[in-house]
Amino acid sequence: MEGVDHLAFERNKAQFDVDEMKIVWAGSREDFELSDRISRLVASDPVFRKDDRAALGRKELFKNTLRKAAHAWKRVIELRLSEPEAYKLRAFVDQPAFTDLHWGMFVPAIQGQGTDEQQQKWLPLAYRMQIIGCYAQTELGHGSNVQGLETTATFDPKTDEFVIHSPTLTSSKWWPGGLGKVSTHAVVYARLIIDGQDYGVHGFIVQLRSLDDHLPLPGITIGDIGMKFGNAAYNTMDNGVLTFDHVRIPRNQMLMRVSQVTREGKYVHSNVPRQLVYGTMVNVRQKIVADASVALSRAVCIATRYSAVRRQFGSHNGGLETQVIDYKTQQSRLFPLLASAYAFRFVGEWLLWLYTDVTERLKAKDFSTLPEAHACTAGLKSLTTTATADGIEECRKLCGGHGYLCSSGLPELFAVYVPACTYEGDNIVLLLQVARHLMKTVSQLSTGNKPVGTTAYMARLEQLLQYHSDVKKAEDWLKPNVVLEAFEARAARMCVACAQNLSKFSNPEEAGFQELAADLVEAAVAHCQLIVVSKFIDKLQQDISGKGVKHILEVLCSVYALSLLHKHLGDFISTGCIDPKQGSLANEQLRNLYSQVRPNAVALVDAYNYTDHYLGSILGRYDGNVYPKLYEETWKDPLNDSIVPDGFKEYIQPLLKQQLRNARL
Ligand SMILES: Cc1cc2nc3c(=O)[nH]c(=O)nc-3n(C[C@H](O)[C@H](O)[C@H](O)COP(=O)(O)OP(=O)(O)OC[C@H]3O[C@@H](n4cnc5c(N)ncnc54)[C@H](O)[C@@H]3O)c2cc1C
Repeated sequence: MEGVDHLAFERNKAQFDVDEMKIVWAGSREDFELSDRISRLVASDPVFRKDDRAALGRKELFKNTLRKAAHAWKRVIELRLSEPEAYKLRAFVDQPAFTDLHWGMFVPAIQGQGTDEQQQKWLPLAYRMQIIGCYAQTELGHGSNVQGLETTATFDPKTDEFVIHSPTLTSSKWWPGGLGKVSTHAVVYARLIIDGQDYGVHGFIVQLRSLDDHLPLPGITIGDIGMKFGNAAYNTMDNGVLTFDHVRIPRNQMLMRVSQVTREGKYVHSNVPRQLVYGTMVNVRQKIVADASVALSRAVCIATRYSAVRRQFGSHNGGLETQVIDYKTQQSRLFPLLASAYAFRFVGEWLLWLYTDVTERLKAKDFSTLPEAHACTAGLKSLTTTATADGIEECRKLCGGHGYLCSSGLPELFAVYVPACTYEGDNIVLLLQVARHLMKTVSQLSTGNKPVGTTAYMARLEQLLQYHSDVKKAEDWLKPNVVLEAFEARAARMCVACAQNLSKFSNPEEAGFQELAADLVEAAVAHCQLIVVSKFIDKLQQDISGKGVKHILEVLCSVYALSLLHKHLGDFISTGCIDPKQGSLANEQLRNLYSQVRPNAVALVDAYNYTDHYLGSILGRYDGNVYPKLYEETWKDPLNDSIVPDGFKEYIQPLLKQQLRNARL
């Protein structure tokens, strides 16, 4: 953050204490200090340089990833970093790598599904990275439908082993990150077959490569699935293909916390409930939601700073042109995204609490809140990743032509981020799961079943079906209760309408659900938006210190809620929750709120406390010194290594020198 501050005049406009907002964004003072220290450590280390990524070929890119991952591990050991510090270090290195899957999926799968003995055997090796693992679930022909997986694990009682086999082409494992070139082990999901009987899909720890020469073990065929969307982006990762030809593993390598296969080949359920695995899922999805707020805030930070630097039109008598951030259209596209980044941050914080709550309840054998927690994390994963992927692309457009340059950081951020809409559950498939849960909740209301957690508002269904907003003037939309009730009534009514339509089918569970799937997804979205709005409002009930901090967060909360209301006005009006006049008043209030955000915009993105290294964007530089740096950077492109390009003699010169007989051709 050196040099002249070209954005100083923007920073001087801020009406709140930015340092205090940094603490709110980080979650606590300790979290802020940890992030700040580790991000600077990474930024100052030349091995973690990333500005050269766009010009690297696949092989160099991949080798560079290996180099960075090895160096990161070395730093973790040398500096004796704690687990949270090591996690932050990997995050700030900001390059998708096999380590993401090792720490993010392989280790949690063993922690969640392994017995105590299995954990004692495998986890120390994984923690020391003496084995490197990945998560091999998806197959060439099967992804969302996990129950349709074809890989088999057949128990052989003679040798006390499982035989892992890929019976068809479509059963080839396909996609697992870290599998293609690095992992030595995998948690492989396969159908358990005992004595000809199929017991469904289970997880198995399988060694894939020799720990000495890294060659695949006998019976294993393995490779990388090839280039993915975006050049540098996710191509640092070795997503892989894997087939098994009757590969044998000891019986004790089936993950047996929930169900076991005995020496005699008997399939038994342990007394540990199946729902335990949900706990891991809540944890993984909580991280995805937290990551969504990070990715969106990076894009918003770039677009906001650049919008304050960029000027177009409006110059009179040779004076300065207008900053594009002052255009109302720019504000109406950018500020809802700025507000969303904060909203997702707070809902992510709440999910962390939910995970702790779920874990405590599981220990006490209380499973009552699990289905709701499971549905709500699925929905929030879907909602936040979809909005973030769309939001990054919007930020690219907000930066005009320069946003399309790799040096803006936005194309790579987009390409790296978009698969989040697909992995860990396709976003539409997840919303359909949420919808099923909502339909069940509605149908059980008549039987006296009390809805819990984020569906608790359904208990007031009668009242919500009677509701009509009493907004009379634009400022009424600033009252949290007014907003909350409108969102609750809209979600409840959309759910009830779906439930009523489903009941017209002779087979509502199947045929009805298929036919009404699009409406059900919309009802699920309405429910998930309500959760985010309500958690933002809850956050504002807490003590928040620092001059003006709480007030500007209240402004952002209203921007988030009212911009959604404006976007989905059709839902709110057609369900009779508000009338068109009240819709117009919400829009009027929104315009007013944008004017309040405007002087604080740059300070609000400064509060993310991102280093220029992490942001990786010339347009989003802290000092706003965009044009000289863009000009300087452009000469570093490999095409500019020579003044006359390679190929001139073969392909350009002959064209220029051609002697055509027919001059008119
Ligand atoms: C970058 C990346 C990394 C990945 N990493 C891993 C990994 O480490 N390990 C691993 O095992 N897998 C991994 N995957 C795979 C990922 O988990 C799957 O791609 C994901 O679960 C989606 O499944 P699918 O590809 O089968 O999509 P499909 O289910 O085939 O989806 C195709 C379309 O069908 C729609 N659709 C599917 N079912 C329904 C339904 N019931 N109703 C309505 N619409 C439906 C979807 O909405 C989508 O539009 C990764 C994928 C990507 C892109």
